[in-house]
Amino acid sequence: MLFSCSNLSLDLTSFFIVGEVLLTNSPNLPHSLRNTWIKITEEDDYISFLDRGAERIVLKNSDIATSIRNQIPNNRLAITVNFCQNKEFYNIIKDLNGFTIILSFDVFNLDDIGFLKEVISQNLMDLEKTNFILDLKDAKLTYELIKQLKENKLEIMIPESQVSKTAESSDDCLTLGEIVTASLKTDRTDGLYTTVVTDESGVALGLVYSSLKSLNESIYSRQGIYQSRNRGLWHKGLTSGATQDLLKLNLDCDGDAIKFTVTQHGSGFCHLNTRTCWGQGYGITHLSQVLRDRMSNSPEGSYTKRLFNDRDLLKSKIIEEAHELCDATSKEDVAWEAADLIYFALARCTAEGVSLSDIEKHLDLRSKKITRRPGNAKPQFIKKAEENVEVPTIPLIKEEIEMCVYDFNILQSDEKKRLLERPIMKTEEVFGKVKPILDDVKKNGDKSLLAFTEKFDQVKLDSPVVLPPFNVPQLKPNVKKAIDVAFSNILKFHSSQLDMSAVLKVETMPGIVCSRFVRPIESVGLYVPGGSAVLPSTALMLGIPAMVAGCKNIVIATPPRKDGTLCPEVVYVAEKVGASVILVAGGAQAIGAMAYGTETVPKVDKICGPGNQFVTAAKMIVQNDTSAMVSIDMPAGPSELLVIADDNCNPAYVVSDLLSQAEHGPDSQVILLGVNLSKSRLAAIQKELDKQAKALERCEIIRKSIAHSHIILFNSKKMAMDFSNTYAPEHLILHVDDAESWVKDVFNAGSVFVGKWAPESCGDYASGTNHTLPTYGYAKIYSGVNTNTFVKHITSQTLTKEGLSNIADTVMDLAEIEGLGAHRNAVAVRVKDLR
Ligand SMILES: NC(=O)c1ccc[n+]([C@@H]2O[C@H](COP(=O)([O-])OP(=O)(O)OC[C@H]3O[C@@H](n4cnc5c(N)ncnc54)[C@H](O)[C@@H]3O)[C@@H](O)[C@H]2O)c1
Ligand SMILES: N[C@H](CO)Cc1c[nH]c[nH+]1
Ligand SMILES: [Zn+2]
Repeated sequence: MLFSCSNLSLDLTSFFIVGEVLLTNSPNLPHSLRNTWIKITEEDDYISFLDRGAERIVLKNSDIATSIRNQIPNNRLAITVNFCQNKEFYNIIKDLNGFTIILSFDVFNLDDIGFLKEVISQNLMDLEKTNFILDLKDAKLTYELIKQLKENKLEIMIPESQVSKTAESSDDCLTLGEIVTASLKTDRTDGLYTTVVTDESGVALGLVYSSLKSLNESIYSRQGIYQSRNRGLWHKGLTSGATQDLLKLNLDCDGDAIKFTVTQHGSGFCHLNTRTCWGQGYGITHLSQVLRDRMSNSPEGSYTKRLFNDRDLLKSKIIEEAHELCDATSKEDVAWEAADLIYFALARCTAEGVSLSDIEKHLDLRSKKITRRPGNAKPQFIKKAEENVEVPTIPLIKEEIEMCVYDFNILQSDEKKRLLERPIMKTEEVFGKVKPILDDVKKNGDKSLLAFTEKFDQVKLDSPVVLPPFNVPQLKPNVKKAIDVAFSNILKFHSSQLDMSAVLKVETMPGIVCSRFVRPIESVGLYVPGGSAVLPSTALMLGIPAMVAGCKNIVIATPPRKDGTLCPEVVYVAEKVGASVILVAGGAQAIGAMAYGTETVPKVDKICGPGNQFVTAAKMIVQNDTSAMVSIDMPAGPSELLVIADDNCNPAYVVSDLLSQAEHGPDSQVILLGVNLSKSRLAAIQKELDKQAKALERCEIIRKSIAHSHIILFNSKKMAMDFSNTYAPEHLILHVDDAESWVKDVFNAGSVFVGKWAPESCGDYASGTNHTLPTYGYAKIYSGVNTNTFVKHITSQTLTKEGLSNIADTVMDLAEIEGLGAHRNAVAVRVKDLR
């Protein structure tokens, strides 16, 4: 056999050529090789060599070399030749270009180096890929010999008999530390060796120093032990518990720095309790460390812990993320989905005690495999392209729809923070797509508008606008009646929000009357979404307050249906609210047309209404473009709902509300805060969720939005309200006993639904409140659309002689403080006529 237990091999060349030595305990190795040093680059070759039961091949003549080459075409076999002083012999080796050649010596001394060097330089150095290893067998090894070999770039295998089993050297044996330092140099005056410490993935943890003593201590104990410049021998983490297991030791290219690869335990490498001396670390290694910590420290109820305990959930998430990764199209999406998949895959590994370095070992070994699998997918994962059928084994269809549950009381602060996050809007990417659309519409007007409609809505139109009188199609009586009832309620509520005739008047000082009056915004653009669902209700929610406010020009924009026509209910509402134009376009192009105006679309002063990410981004961009001079209502993005329920709640009602908003789109988010919810009530909710969701037509959209929705358990009303106020939901349902009394504690929400008889759908359609509401947490700073959205408040003042006289000194003094003489003068010129 090439290797045996009696051969403890420390590959010196690897220190300066390959630069890698593996201290291995891999279960893949034959038992006899465990816990030994071997050369990592040959590991796979040797293992497969041994696994196939090959014996050492001794070359005698060139015929054999030829026959070996014929039999083993892939050049991956290590061949051992006995050292021979006959130069002719090395011509045989020339025929074996590409093989790993181990030169075996019964005796070896310093003089042999000269001969070898000559042979190699004259005959063998042109053998580009041939690998030489000197097997010294029983030849006497000295520190000096190793140094010489190293200087001549010769690679050796060192007999175990000559390597000390402890950190102490003797006449017969060298320590591994000595063997390492024989290959090292240092230009430091204190003789120490610069040592970089990295984790399994090569992320640098810190910089330290080593000495012969510390190297011996470290190698033999397989711990991170260094030479501190002021404290002497330093066993890292001995007092703090942040110890290190030594995995690998490498020398750099010119042999003047060591790299220690370690598994870091405890809080980290740095004395400041961070993982690295450059901060907390990043990327996959950091994630792996966090998962390991969660595995040991996480309280029950944390999501990661739940993943560790619930194999089925973890499996579903891995499959789900794998599908999403395959379906992702943009660069950003692919990276995002890959990150998700890596997170869940690493959670699976961590649950099984598999570390990143275990994974990397397999990757490394794979890159050296002699025989490879053909790489075809298993039959059940093969999509039959010619039949154009979906992958048959998507288990998600059958899988239960359920929400993740968290116990808020035992969550860690980063996990609490995560629960406040929305499914992200990929702002930069979306803005990058939307800006050119807006610029194009601004420049090319109708032509551009029609082209984008053809591109994004697959509809070719002759004109982008429809003007009154509108050709209102016949509606079914019940539909017409429903719209009329909703119209009447919304009108009632919005009319009472503003008294256009009332003027606010206040006498602030005798003779000084300040007042405020209201004027409508002249031209408004109302966006009515029409992508995944046409929303005539949104036409009501925007059109009625605009009409009540008295806006002169109302432009209603909505995407065309597939056949190019308008949704008849939207046309009906447009007529009822007195719209002046219907713009048959959606997305960013519709927003651009209303912001800048085109040949047929009048420019508006304010754009209102919800929409998808393109619409929302476009609104935000035009608002900031001074050349557009347009304002917007608010960022109203994907729908959200937060329900607070207690243990007396009705699971069917709660679930129906959650699903009503989850069905809007994959990026909708619904949250249930359970206050003192019993286990049985929680189970009933989950069961109901699965049942109701699967019965709905938009089940697949729901499945996606439920994946980033959650249930959070609280044991106090106050904590639940605090969470809700911090999240600032678009809609809040109080499904609790005595719900009315909770309202006074609501500080941030778009619209509140009080009590179990107030489903959110009523507000969406007909009760009277507006459904265009702030999302993404903007409810902290914005109101939903209301009549005031469509007006401006203008202030005025009237001063009598007496009034001016009363305030004159105050104004002149303040103007003086600001150094604005003309301001002061405007009063002073009058004052002299008054006094
Ligand atoms: N917050 C609120 O008050 C509120 C109210 C109602 C609806 N909503 C939300 O409004 C949204 C409506 O979205 P929607 O998609 O159904 O309709 P939408 O009308 O907002 O968007 C459809 C338009 O997007 C454009 N578009 C589609 N793909 C595009 C692409 N790749 N690049 C550029 N443009 C593209 C097309 O022009 C299409 O006409 C939903 O998320 C819903 O939850 C919110
Ligand atoms: N819930 C939506 C606002 O987030 C509005 C809507 C329209 N139609 C149905 N729902
Ligand atoms: Zn809705």
